[in-house]
Amino acid sequence: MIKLNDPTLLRQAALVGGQWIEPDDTGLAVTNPATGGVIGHVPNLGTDETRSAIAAAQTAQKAWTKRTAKDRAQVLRRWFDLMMDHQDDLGAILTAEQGKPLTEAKGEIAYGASFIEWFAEEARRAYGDVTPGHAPDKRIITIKQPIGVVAAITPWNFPNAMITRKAGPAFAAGCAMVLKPASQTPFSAIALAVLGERAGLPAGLFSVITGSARVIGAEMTGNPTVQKLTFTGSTEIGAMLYAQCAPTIKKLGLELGGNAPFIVFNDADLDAAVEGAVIAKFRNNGQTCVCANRIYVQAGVYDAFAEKLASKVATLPTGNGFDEGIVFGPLIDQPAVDKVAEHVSDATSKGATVTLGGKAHALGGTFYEPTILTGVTADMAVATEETFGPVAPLFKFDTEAEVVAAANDTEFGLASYFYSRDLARVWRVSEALEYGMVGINTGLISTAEAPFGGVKMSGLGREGSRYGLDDFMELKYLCMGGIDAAEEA
Ligand SMILES: NC(=O)C1=CN([C@@H]2O[C@H](COP(=O)(O)OP(=O)(O)OC[C@H]3O[C@@H](n4cnc5c(N)ncnc54)[C@H](O)[C@@H]3O)[C@@H](O)[C@H]2O)C=CC1
Ligand SMILES: O=C(O)[C@H](O)CS(=O)(=O)O
Repeated sequence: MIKLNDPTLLRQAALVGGQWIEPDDTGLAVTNPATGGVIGHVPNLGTDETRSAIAAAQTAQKAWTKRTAKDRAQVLRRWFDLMMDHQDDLGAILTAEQGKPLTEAKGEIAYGASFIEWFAEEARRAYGDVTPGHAPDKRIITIKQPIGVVAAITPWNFPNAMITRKAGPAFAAGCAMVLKPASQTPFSAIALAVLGERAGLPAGLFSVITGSARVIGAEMTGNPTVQKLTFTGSTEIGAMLYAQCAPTIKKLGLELGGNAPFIVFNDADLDAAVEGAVIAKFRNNGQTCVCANRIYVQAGVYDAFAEKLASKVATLPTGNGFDEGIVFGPLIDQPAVDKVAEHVSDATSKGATVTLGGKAHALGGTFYEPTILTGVTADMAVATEETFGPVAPLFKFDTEAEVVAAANDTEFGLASYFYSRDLARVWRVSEALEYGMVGINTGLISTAEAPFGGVKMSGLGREGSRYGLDDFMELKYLCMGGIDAAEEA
């Protein structure tokens, strides 16, 4: 059992149109990936409940959008305050169902809450325009209005932040949201809904539906009342949902897979590059879409970088996320372990060398040793497939042109990173990399203030930043005519 200061935050129920529904004997078990133990159960809901939540969202949204932006901002601010007041409990729930170390989980709660804080502020800045007209009797006005009912589908790797990164701008804009969280991590989403009610989110504005992803997703993508689908997850599922939304011409927000290059030039600060590589590669045990999936090191510093990286990672312990000082928790499930093992096996069979780790951890279960591979080449699976685990493959390169071409040789375009202290090179490489985001001399780029998102097969739209609100709003053009000169009395 998870030790919580406020046990009511671990609610074994889904929220459907303002009504809490508890699981019956068809309920779905939620397990702790570190121990395999059952944390609790959630109801196995489907089409009827999803349809009901969407109808309730439509009703709630009409009233919500009539409230002032300041009023909506104040509710969001209260939600942010409650999240931070309960950071320890929300972190404990997250570690229990996702596995990441408690310190990292609490960090995600603060990161997730920052999107609610940011969009509480942005809510009051959805400015329109008055444009100088094209005719004396005309006036051109542009206003912004909320899209309406939004459906959201989110992944297990950031069970709090991937929800608030959508809910924040949606509610700030005046929208309503029906959410299907990942089946592995529903309790973080439910805890957010519990606090949302306490903050003053009106009944029906925010629903959390648990159950069959395919069935719930089919209703979300097919129901014409849903005006936008926002999805974070794999490119494969994202593309399928995109197609399912086509018949009802929904707006789409897609945060999909990545294959981030991490480039270290000869002129880099090597210690800084090692620190950045540890964060960019191993945050969340490598289970993030912006993780460094390919590490390219210029020949002049390759051996020194490889040695420094291995020395640093070797000091970082693996274990249960609730234990003191743990840096690497378990992977989410056995298929995730199998994919990591397959990538290591494929690389070594083609000539790569394991300089650290390289096998399942002695702890068993879904624990895997943090792994560093050297002598990696472009024909290996790690070069083209997203590993989504603690494997750092080191490629050697000679020239800038060569590494930029290699870095761009992927269908993905989410995050990228490079270390250089040559100003001209920083500009050249930043402009040449075909990605939505570029980390320059840093391995950690994610923040509410910045536009998060990718190009190519990594998705559509941006989340966070001053641009994030527009993804949940529609522009309306008002053409005011007949404003002729007043007739003389
Ligand atoms: N760009 C980004 O911000 C992120 C991308 N990802 C990507 O997602 C993958 C790992 O995360 P997963 O959760 O395993 O991805 P996933 O795509 O399998 O699942 C994501 C969500 O989609 C749901 N889902 C699965 N099949 C569905 C269907 N047929 N209809 C409706 N919903 C369905 C799942 O239940 C979950 O809630 C990796 O490729 C990773 O790169 C993950 C997190 C963030
Ligand atoms: O789900 C993910 O991988 C997140 O988008 C990564 S981040 O926003 O925490 O960097």
